[in-house]
Amino acid sequence: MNSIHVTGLRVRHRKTLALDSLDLGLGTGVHGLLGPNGAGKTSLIRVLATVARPDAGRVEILGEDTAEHRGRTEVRRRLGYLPQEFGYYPGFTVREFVAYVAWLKEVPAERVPDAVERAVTRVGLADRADAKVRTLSGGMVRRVGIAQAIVNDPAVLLLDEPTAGLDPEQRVEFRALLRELGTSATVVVSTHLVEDVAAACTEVTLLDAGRVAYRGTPEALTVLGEASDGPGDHPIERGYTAVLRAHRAAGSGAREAVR
Ligand SMILES: Nc1ncnc2c1ncn2[C@@H]1O[C@H](COP(=O)(O)OP(=O)(O)OP(=O)(O)O)[C@@H](O)[C@H]1O
Repeated sequence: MNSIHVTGLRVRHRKTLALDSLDLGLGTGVHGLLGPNGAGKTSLIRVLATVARPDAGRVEILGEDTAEHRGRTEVRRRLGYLPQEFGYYPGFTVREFVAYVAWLKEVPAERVPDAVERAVTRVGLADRADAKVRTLSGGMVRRVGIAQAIVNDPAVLLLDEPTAGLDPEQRVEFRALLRELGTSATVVVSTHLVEDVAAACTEVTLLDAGRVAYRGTPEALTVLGEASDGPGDHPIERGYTAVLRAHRAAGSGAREAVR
């Protein structure tokens, strides 16, 4: 059964239709969410994280209807979320901040120290656990963001551009962590880096102008790229541009202006 089940999802920001009648089912694994700037990736992740309400459609997560208060409360406890712009308390230490999020997620008090230790270690910050977040580099703060997202061992993990700001070595380690998390959880990762998708994702969903332009495995996208002479330095990049162009040529990429 899919942990995430979206039907007829519509999200509007003033005159822009950010998501247009979107249907999507996602199960265990790592799902890469790709698409150009403004495609609707953040809008989708925010709705899945229950921080934004859709204008229409149904969003079911872990069998709960997120339109209902009770459903949202239940889902939030079992969800991990790293927003694109993640707010933190600069005066907290890494350990304090991650523990605070564990408390928000209602992790039982006796389990919090171990859960925090494990999350911080998994993102490679064990030696900085007692440093104040304000003293960390941008990439390290991003890793604190990933630690807070996984501290409750979420069944659904939503990461909005988690690799932005990570150095190459950290990115490689993070992809390994993603693969491990995806063996038991439904992980959705938005990224602009097709290398992330090729290395860590079991499935790709490519959004364009609020619609699904492509769904398939990274391998299938690579095969499409190998057959394409479009722009891109790697086959999967060529696959990405080939799919986008085909979607736009089919006329389904035009975003409707709402009057
Ligand atoms: N708060 C807002 N007010 C008005 N328009 C918005 C707002 N948030 C998003 N939009 C518009 O909705 C559309 C989808 O934006 P969204 O941020 O979901 O895309 P994205 O795929 O995450 O883009 P990016 O790759 O740049 O992060 C865009 O046209 C954007 O300009």
